[in-house]
Amino acid sequence: MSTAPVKLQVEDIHKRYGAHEVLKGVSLTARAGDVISIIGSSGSGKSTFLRCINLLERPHAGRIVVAGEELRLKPGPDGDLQAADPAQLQRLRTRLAMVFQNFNLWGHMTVLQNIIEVPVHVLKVPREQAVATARKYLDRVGLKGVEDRYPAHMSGGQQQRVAIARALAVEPEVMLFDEPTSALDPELVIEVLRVMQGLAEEHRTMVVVTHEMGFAREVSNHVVFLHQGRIEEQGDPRQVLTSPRSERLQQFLSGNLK
Ligand SMILES: Nc1ncnc2c1ncn2[C@@H]1O[C@H](COP(=O)(O)OP(=O)(O)OP(=O)(O)O)[C@@H](O)[C@H]1O
Repeated sequence: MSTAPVKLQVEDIHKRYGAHEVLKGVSLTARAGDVISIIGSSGSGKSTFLRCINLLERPHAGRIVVAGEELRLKPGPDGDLQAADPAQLQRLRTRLAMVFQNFNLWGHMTVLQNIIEVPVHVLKVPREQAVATARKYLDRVGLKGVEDRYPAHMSGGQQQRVAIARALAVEPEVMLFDEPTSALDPELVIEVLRVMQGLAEEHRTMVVVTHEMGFAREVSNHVVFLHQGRIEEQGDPRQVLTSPRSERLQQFLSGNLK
């Protein structure tokens, strides 16, 4: 058992859309340096769970603690939880930088502006310093000299690497990845996975919703299999992915549960 500090603790998340309970009590603990892959068939609740962690979706029950600081929640008018203190939520979201399936870069901003926007305007980092950090992380993701380009003029793989640099630039406690390669043409997937593997080797703490079983097996140190809104099985990737205990995971891995 690792004794590294806990970076993220998510407890007993419940989420429903109308009468449909999509998450039925999902918990997860990420310690420093953990790379946790969340796998499961389409509709099992993976993305919803990830988005509940930073309140992009509002759960109706649960607890979220980021690097020892609990996100203060209160029931909203519709019964779902909302931030009791919007400023705290904004701050904690920067500790949980998210990389989205569709990159979510701001199209009207250059690459550099995309990366320095939050550091300068939210975190109040001096501009010069934010620019230097942006350049460092662009270099880190293998993109030098693209600062003045606009996202629309870049490939999907390059855009996703800019999105990763943008996430790194806030120096987050945990990086959340929501199917980061699903929108990419097959030949561009590998360049993004390589960057993510490098981040794992630097012992960054990452929670990754993914359909890439190779990544889950080779790069992560913990795999969570979600099925119909519950954790059906979890553990060491070598054990979970090569000798799954549950029948549903066996079916999923053999391609019968898409
Ligand atoms: N905004 C929404 N309104 C209503 N239902 C939703 C909404 N978002 C998601 N759902 C439903 O919640 C369930 C879980 O969806 P989610 O996107 O979390 O699954 P997933 O495991 O990430 O699937 P995939 O691998 O296809 O992305 C699905 O049944 C989906 O239809």
